[in-house]
Amino acid sequence: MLNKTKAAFNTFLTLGVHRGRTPEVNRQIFVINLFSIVGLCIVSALALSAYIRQEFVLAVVLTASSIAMYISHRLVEVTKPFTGYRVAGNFLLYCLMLLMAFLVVTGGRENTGPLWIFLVPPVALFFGGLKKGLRDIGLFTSVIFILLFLLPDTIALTQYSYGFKSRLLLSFLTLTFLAGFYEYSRSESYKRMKQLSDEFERQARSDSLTKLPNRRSMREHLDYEFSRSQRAKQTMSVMLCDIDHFKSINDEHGHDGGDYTLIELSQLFRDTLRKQDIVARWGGEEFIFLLPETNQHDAYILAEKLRKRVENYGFKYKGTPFTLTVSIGIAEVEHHLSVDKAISLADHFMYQAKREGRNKTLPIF
Ligand SMILES: Nc1nc2c(ncn2[C@@H]2O[C@H](COP(=O)(O)OP(=O)(O)OP(=O)(O)O)[C@@H](O)[C@H]2O)c(=O)[nH]1
Repeated sequence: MLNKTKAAFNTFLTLGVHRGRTPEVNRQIFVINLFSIVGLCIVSALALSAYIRQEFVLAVVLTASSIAMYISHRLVEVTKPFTGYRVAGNFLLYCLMLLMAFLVVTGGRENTGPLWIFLVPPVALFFGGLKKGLRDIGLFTSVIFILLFLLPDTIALTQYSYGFKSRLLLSFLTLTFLAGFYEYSRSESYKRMKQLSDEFERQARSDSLTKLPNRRSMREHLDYEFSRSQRAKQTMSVMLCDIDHFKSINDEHGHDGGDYTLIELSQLFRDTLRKQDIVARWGGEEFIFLLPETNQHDAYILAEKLRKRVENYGFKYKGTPFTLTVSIGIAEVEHHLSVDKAISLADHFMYQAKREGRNKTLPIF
């Protein structure tokens, strides 16, 4: 029984929360649901007590509000999948504001109704963010000001002293300022954290020297493209490319000269490839190419184009020109051949190209 209640409560709170959404949006949806259920319980209890005291107008308004809170919870799910939470948040906020205005006009129970208006600033800022939240609070403050100070006595359903009204508004504005400042600091820290986490994520996936995707990132691309090509029954190819005699570049131009060569070569590869092709740094002076929708014949044409461009490229480090060549191995990822097997095959051909004199692409198609 307890477990069932817990599960139902959990389902209520997580309605509309999806993995595909950002944590910020999921948190907002969670709070909308939490606010709906807490509001629903409190307002229903107040409605019941108003019925018992035979204050029927208040009881009906509170019942309507609790129904509105339940509707807002359902809106998270039934309106557009990715914007429904905004509709639900707005609906909930405007219903809350209407209820607060009603409590201010009527005084609620023993003229304590206006005390509830302090709920508005945190809810408005949380649901709408800083800008929209402040706009909504501004609108609400104007309405409350009119109701408290400008409504003719003949229409007002209750009376408050001038001191109470002015202090109520002043404390409401103070709370708005503090809640606004809190929301501002919270969203700034969230933005900063998001920037840092995106930066860490980018760094974890790219090679710090060449800025090409690293081995880990390439593995993900390979797995994704392999399953995509399997589904679409398309071919894809992989190529491994190793710089010839790279050790001698390091020996002649120093380690920095070697690094310059790797950076320059990476740019040359990037400039030569089509948009959907991916090149990554696979190891020291070894690069891997992923060529979606490309058979081994087309891969060979591309490999030769790359090889010739490298051979004819004018490398120059600290004023000293030098030339460079690469050896390339190709393998088509056939349906019965796993990506790992294709990479081993490409590796095998690349070393064969080295043995056969370097500056070569194998196999020849
Ligand atoms: N500057 C620099 N050198 C690197 C980097 N990673 C690997 N190397 C160097 O690459 C060289 C690779 O040497 P070898 O494995 O003997 O291969 P090679 O000289 O290219 O000869 P072949 O592959 O047989 O043509 C070594 O000197 C490594 O120190 C790097 O990030 N920067």
